[in-house]
Amino acid sequence: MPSNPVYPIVWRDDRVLLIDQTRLPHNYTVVEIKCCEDMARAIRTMIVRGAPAIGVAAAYGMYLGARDIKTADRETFVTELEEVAKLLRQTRPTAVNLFWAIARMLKTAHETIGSVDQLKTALLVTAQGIQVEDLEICKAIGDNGLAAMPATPEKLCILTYCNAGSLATAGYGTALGVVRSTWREKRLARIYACETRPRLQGAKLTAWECVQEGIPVTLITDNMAAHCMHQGLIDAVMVGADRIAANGDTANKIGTYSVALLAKAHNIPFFVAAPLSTVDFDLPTGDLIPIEERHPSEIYQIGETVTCPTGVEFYNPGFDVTPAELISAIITEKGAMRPEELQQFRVKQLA
Ligand SMILES: CSC[C@H]1O[C@H](OP(=O)(O)O)[C@H](O)[C@@H]1O
Repeated sequence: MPSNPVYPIVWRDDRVLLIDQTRLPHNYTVVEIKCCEDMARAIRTMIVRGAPAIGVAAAYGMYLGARDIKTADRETFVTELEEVAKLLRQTRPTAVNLFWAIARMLKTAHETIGSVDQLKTALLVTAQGIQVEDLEICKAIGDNGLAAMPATPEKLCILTYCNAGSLATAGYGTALGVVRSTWREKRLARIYACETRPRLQGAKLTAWECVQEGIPVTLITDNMAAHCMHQGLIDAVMVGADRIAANGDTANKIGTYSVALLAKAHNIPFFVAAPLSTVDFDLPTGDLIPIEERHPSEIYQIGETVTCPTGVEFYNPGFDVTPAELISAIITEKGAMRPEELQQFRVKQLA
């Protein structure tokens, strides 16, 4: 079983160890990743998932691919590294962290002076740096989110959606990072975790993380969220993000938009927790965010059971976009801010 806290990605003895998230919560298994092809497969099949975690995994995937490039010629090396980048870019389209991490690794390759071996060393250092940075950013997001929580006399009940926890990051989590900081400061009563159909990351991953750490968690089906809000059970909603457009429109797991509309209707604060690296300043609005289409079997297959007759068609978008006007605040490592305040942090994106 895992150490506490949980780290989904570990660099050890010259290979990457990943918690296989497709087997949680009942089987805790670790897979070894020794080449970029295996890392690409791990991202595509969601052995590792969650925007920041995908970025860290892709960074290590770039290093593993670089390590296998045989040439000593620098120009040939960089050309072949671009092929590694292309393989990793094709894994999943929505989380901007994937593209940002790949771009950052390529920047290291272009800017490092020295032999091919020295480039390879610099690439490993960059990947490890991205991982360490993300963990520190998540802890800052957690504490900034705590500060942004409603100042109720009672302990808070927070509704979460999907999994934006340690498993989705280098550790600690973004939305669940806020939950952890609130729990640490004894400001949290419990979370209400939406199971998050169809992949059930809330039921399988968020609930698992909370049980591991003794954080009280009530699991609900997604269609119970409105009722819980109407019953006065929810003080705040906290979700993660896969890509935030320059105006604050936010792509997150399918169903997040619905929860945001419900929160608005019940006058409950709706927070997005994400690192600034998740903001894509090159996209002015959220309707331009690429939305991943996933296999229909996620809809019709539950365990061994097929839930519908043959002859139906399916639509399985993995994400939806919550308009900025439904978001109370975006909680970043630089603090909690209104969506329109993101512009002050506009940097030339690497992705
Ligand atoms: C900390 S961002 C987590 C974010 O990523 C998840 O998507 P997936 O599990 O498909 O990678 C989900 O949208 C989470 O909110």
